[in-house]
Amino acid sequence: VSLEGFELRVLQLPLVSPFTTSFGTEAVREVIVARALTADGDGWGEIVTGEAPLYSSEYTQGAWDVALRFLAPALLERGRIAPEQVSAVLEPYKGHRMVKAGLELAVLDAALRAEGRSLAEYLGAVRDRVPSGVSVGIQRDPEALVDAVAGYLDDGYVRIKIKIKPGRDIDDTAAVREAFGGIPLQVDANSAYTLADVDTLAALDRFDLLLIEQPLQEDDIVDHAVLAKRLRTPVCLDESIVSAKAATDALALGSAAIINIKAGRVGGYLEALAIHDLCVGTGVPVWCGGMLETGIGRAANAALAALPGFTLPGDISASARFYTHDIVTEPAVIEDGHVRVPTGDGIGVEIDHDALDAVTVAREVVHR
Ligand SMILES: O=C(O)CCC(=O)N[C@@H](C(=O)O)c1ccccc1
Repeated sequence: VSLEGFELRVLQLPLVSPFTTSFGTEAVREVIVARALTADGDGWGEIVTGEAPLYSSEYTQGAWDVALRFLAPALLERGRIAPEQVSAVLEPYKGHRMVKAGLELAVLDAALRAEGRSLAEYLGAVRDRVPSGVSVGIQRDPEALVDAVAGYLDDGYVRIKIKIKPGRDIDDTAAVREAFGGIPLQVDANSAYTLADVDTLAALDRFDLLLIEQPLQEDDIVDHAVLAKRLRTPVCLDESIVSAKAATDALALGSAAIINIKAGRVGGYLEALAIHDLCVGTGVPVWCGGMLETGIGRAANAALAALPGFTLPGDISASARFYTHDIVTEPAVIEDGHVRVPTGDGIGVEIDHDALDAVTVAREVVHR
């Protein structure tokens, strides 16, 4: 595509209910939407940072700064660029993978819309709908957690993921198992434990979980390999897997038996595809993680989750799980436990410009 500019917007979307993880509680999702302005038409991407650097080192204000001052100008300087060249152009700038992912998706969306191709077809999707798992935040107490899980099971979610942290792990998991029997269940610690907690983590083995996600430090691979040998439950990594190289290292060391792939965390959907291909080659199951995306990222995640190696349900919930209003004209819905893979050109969803304006708290346009 021939790049003419980028429009960046900071959005603030109120959550339908506060979302508590081991690193804090969010009531409003602050996210950046990127629009690629090209001679061939617009493309849309999403920069999935949070307001504070609590999930990883990236955060919205930093993303805004690095996008406007370095990354967008680097791409605009190129002018004519293929989506597959974006990561190489941005490589000299270290880190900021969520920003790179959002800009790359905007360029990719513009190119695919211009070609009349869907992202699903471009990535190699083999399904037209994907099973929908849901991520449940830490609740007031185990009884409240059981109530929340009951609601999501009624909605039709085929897999439950509960957030855990020290002191809110065994009793919560036991309560869910006691209330709902053998439903597909996994836990996500978001790096809240250390190797000193191995006995607590091993006590989760009795619950027959699908996996335990990112129990240890967000940038660790070695300790997870030590821990994996002490647990029966498969260890899944999220935060630690920031690239295809990190995935290769983790698999080489035995740090992960399963990988949660998030395009934002690894720098884009093309890097996500590379990790998928690497895992398929070595027989490692992957699933698509979520970052409370708006309809833009949610549509792209559905396309990614439709690839053959995504054999476990992802965190691809209906838009209504988090938001009362989405910024696309057709928010993702759960139908018979699944979310449809968009078939339209590019990411296959259209922007609801009034809804977008209503939640926009900052806007900048950079031109060539
Ligand atoms: O379904 C979703 O989009 C949310 C899935 C989810 O739990 N995301 C978690 C995570 O650690 O994976 C999260 C990331 C960043 C911020 C908050 C929560």
